Amino acid sequence: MAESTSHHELRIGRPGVNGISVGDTSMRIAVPVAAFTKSEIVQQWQAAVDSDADIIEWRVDGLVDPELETLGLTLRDIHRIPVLVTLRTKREGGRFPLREGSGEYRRLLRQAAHWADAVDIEAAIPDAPELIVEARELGSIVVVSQHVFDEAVTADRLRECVKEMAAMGADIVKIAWMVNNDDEATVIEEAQVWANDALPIPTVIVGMGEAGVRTRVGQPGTRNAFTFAHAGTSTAPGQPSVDEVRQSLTV
Ligand SMILES: O=C1C[C@@](O)(C(=O)O)C[C@@H](O)[C@@H]1O
Repeated sequence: MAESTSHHELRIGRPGVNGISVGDTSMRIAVPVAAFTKSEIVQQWQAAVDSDADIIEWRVDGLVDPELETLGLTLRDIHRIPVLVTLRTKREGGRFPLREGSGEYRRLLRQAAHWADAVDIEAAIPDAPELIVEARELGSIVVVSQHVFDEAVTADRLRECVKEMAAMGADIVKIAWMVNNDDEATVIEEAQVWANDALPIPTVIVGMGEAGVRTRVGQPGTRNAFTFAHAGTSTAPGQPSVDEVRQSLTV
């Protein structure tokens, strides 16, 4: 497999405060916090910090919103790790019940983009293009995401999806595709190598499920801009622990 050489460095967070770069040759680790009560959120955040996370992914689906901003700002100020806010919808494996036309997804994401270092916007949301522009104008990095659970992966289809998501104005493209065997995992890895060379932005292309674990660790040449790894609370099938990813990076 060809090694990827290109760099698409992008900064997340504020320099000297909580800023880091992604898309260079290192693979960053995003650790999800996906809890429902304030005390659990604080605990999971601390576990992510203790694991030496590069990015905290705060999964806010399933939470009531009024307190979000204050809590997120406080935890970011204390721990100084950049925060990616994700409102994962039910149809993409999360808990947010998207009601078409309600404007609720857009409202919550816009609110998050005021303070978060990065926000995740699902490519399949009808007003995703407008929301991407708004979130960037508010100063947030935009991760355009997609999860595919029930379609067999092919190289052509995967590349097409990644290109479409990049064309929506993403700062980073992230796609997670359910894979069932080694051949499908190879399609994912080859797409990551292709994207590292062919696209001008950082990308995260990973397989879900047990067969996808190898697409999430640090094999030379196929590295994602960042990978998702848990510090106790996994948010996707086949998501490795932070320790597993770190070990793979030292090999
Ligand atoms: O989009 C993603 C990727 C992910 O689903 C994974 O496959 O590890 C984990 C989610 O928390 C995150 O929002």
